[in-house]
Formats: sequence, C-alpha cells, structure tokens
Amino acid sequence: MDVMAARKTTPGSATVRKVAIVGGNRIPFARSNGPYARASNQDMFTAALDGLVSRFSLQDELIGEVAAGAVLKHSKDFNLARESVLGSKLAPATPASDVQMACGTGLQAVLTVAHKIALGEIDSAIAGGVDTTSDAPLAVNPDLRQILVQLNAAKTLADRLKLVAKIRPGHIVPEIPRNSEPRTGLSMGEHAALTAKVWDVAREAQDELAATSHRNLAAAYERGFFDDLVTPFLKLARDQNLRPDSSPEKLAKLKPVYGGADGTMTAGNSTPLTDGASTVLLATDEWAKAHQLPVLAYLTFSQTAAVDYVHGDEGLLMAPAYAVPRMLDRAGLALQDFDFYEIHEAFASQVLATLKAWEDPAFAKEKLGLDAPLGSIDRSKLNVNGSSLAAGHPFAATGGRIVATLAKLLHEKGSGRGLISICAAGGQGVTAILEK
Ligand SMILES: CC(=O)CC(=O)SCCNC(=O)CCNC(=O)[C@H](O)C(C)(C)COP(=O)(O)OP(=O)(O)OC[C@H]1O[C@@H](n2cnc3c(N)ncnc32)[C@H](O)[C@@H]1OP(=O)(O)O
Repeated sequence: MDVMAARKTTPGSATVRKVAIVGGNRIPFARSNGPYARASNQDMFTAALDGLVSRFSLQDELIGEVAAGAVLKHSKDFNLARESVLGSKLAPATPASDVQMACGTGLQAVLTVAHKIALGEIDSAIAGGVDTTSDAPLAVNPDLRQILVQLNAAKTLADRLKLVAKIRPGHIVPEIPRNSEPRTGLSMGEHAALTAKVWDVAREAQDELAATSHRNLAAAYERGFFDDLVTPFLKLARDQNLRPDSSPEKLAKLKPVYGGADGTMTAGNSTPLTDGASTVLLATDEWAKAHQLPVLAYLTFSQTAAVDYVHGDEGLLMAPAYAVPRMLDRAGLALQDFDFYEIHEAFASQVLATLKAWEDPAFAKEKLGLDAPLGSIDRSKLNVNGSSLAAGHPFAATGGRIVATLAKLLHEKGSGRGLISICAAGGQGVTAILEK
C-alpha cells in the first residue's frame, strides 16, 4: 500500500485551523474551608463540566478531548480529568488528559486542546481546572509510608505485627503542603514582596487595584454578566470572596502579611485561598455551526516563558513580562493594540510590577533586548469585570475563568482584541491573545 497516497495530508502540509471559544462555565468560587470544604476536586470539576453540558446541550456528546488539571491533588486524582468525564453527562468515550502548570494550568489546558483543534486532530474540546485548598492533600510521614506499603504486601500475621511494632507516635504527624517554592523555601507572597520592593510598588497603588477589582466584579454581577455562566453549587450563587464595599481606605487599615512589618502586601491586596472549578468549550467554526452554538471569540496567539528566579535576579512571578513581548512580536502588535487586558491578580503587587517592567526602558533594553519599552496600558481596560483579588483564585480554575470572561467581553463588544497574562509558581508565565 502506498502510505503517502493513503494519507489525507503529507508531512508538513497540515493547515492550521481557527480555534473558536464557544463559552465557559464555572461554579462560584468559595473561600477555603467554606461551603465547599467537603467537596473534592472531582466533585467540583464534574459540577462545572455538567454546567457546561447543560448550557450548551452537550448531553451524551462525544467531545474531542477534555484537558484539565489541579495544582493540589490527592493520589486518587491521578486521572482527574478522565474520572470527571466519566462522572459527567458527556459521552463516556470522551478522552481526557491531565495538565499541570501551577496557576497557569487552566490556560495551559486551553492551549493544549486548542493546538489539537488547530492541527486537525479534534473538532471540539473542553479545557478547565479545579482546586481545593480546603481538601488539600496531606501526606503521611515518609517512614510511616514505607511501613504501610510493606504492611500491605506482608504475607503472614507475624510479618504484619513486626511492621506495626515499628510505628512511633512521631510518625502520625502529617506533611502539610506548603504554599512555598521548593527551591527557595519562600512562599509566593514572600517572593512577590521582594519583587514589590525591587519595583517600588506602593501600598496605595496595590489597595487601589484591589478595590477596583471588587468594584468591577460587583458591577459585572449587577449587570447580569455572569447570569448565564454560573452554576450554583452547594447553595453558593456568587463568588464568596467578593466584598462590594471594599475601598482603598478600608484596605489601607489591614496589616502587612508579607515582607515584614513595613511590607505593603495584605490579605486585601493578595488573593485568598479559594476552592472552585471552571470549564471552557472550544471548537472549530464548523463544529460550532453544526451544533448551533455561538462563537464568542478566537484564540489567535499564545506564549509561555519562564524566569530563573533561583540563580538570577528575576522575580518569581515575572515570567509574563517576558512572554508578552515575545507574543506581541510574533503577532505584529503593540501592547496598546488591545481593548481588554486580563492580567491574573495573584497579588496586586505582581500586576503592578509587571506593568512597571513593561514601562521601563532599562528592563526593555537589558532584559528584553528591545530599543524601547512596551509602554503603558490604558488602565480602564484592565480586568474590567474584576479578577482574582475579588473573585478568588482556585489555582488551576483561574485560567478558565479568565478565558471565558474575555471571550464574552469581546462578544459583547462585537469586535476587538484581548490580552491574557497569567503568572505561575516555578517562575513560569502563560499568555494568550483572543480576537473577535
Ligand atoms: C499559584 C501560582 O502558580 C501563581 C499565583 O497565583 S501566586 C498567588 C497564590 N496565592 C497566594 O499565595 C496567597 C494565598 N493567600 C493566603 O495565604 C491568605 O489569604 C493570606 C495569608 C494572604 C491572608 O490570610 P488571612 O489573614 O487568613 O486572611 P483573612 O482572615 O481572610 O483576612 C485578614 C483580614 O483582612 C480583612 N480583609 C480581607 N480582604 C478585605 C477587603 N477586601 N476589604 C476589607 N477587609 C479585608 C479580613 O476581613 C480580615 O479581617 P479580620 O482579621 O478583622 O477578620
């Protein structure tokens, strides 16, 4: 058989197809140890999936692939995306894969399936993410783990008793996952506080950004922007962290939580620990049309980057400052060519340090190898419906929330372009462009 003749395409000839965003769905985000305290990653992600199924009439639909992840996973979550599909109303033959890129997971999951749609492997996909800090995986002491594994394999009662006799009271203390970088031992907040000092990010500017995030999210709820998205889950109808009465004056009263007594970062201008899940439906134009579903926007560019925060002088959460200029160069766009900027608010200081880096001639020259800085953005276009400071940040669920929000904003506007920028632990960043 002539293999080449049998192929529908020859190597290198695959055409890139447009990737449409049909829409998203999420459960409202809850504060840690709040209403979702007893819900698992799988419970929440399945609820977000089924919400999408019901929104877009996908009952029993064979989707090309579901890609999703969680940053904090129990061992039972090893096949989280697939198990969630099997628990959902999608066709059980829908394949699924797990993705992991810290807080970039949700957007990375979108890119994983988008690239498959672009290359013609699949025509439809769901991407998303979920996280619970309430049900964080606790590991047992490594010595106890060894004993328990051997106990499981022991053949005789005598062997089992010998192993049980090795258990000591100290073995019972569990290992609690720390919100810290393994290579520095510093928490992400402590890293962000160092960056805030380097970039001289003022407390007032951070509090102003946080208050604006709450004001914008509250206004988006008021005008019904989320009415079609939100699936009430365990009786929660809105993001629980939202405080519409947040003001710079109230936020100014909070004590620093990172960076020592004269630190500028507080519980109000840092993201809270959060539980939640989000999903996004992506497809080809043809698939959306055949299913009589809308196309809100197209995913047109993406770029990841990482910084050497261990040996270099880079801030842990500054990788998007590098990814965005590379993406803009490939797209032939300037930083100002956008109608919306969705910059994940891990911490207010992280957003402000990134904006300062883009405005800085020395950063442009020395770090980006550019003659001129990217410049300033119109701040009225930044996170217009609020972001992680107000909504909360269930790590892997944030990317899906942002993609769905931006696609809908572009659809409402009728045309335009939006930039997504997400920083992630490990010194990584994931960025993308959506266009209508
Ligand atoms: C993960 C990645 O890959 C990349 C990233 O995104 S990095 C970002 C990851 N996120 C983090 O690391 C932050 C995680 N957050 C935390 O650990 C905790 O939320 C925190 C240490 C920042 C604060 O914890 P906490 O002190 O328990 O917060 P909390 O009790 O809610 O708030 C403290 C006070 O501030 C007040 N407050 C919080 N927000 C407020 C607001 N908007 N307005 C007014 N007051 C507010 C609270 O009411 C509370 O006041 P009282 O003490 O009087 O009750």
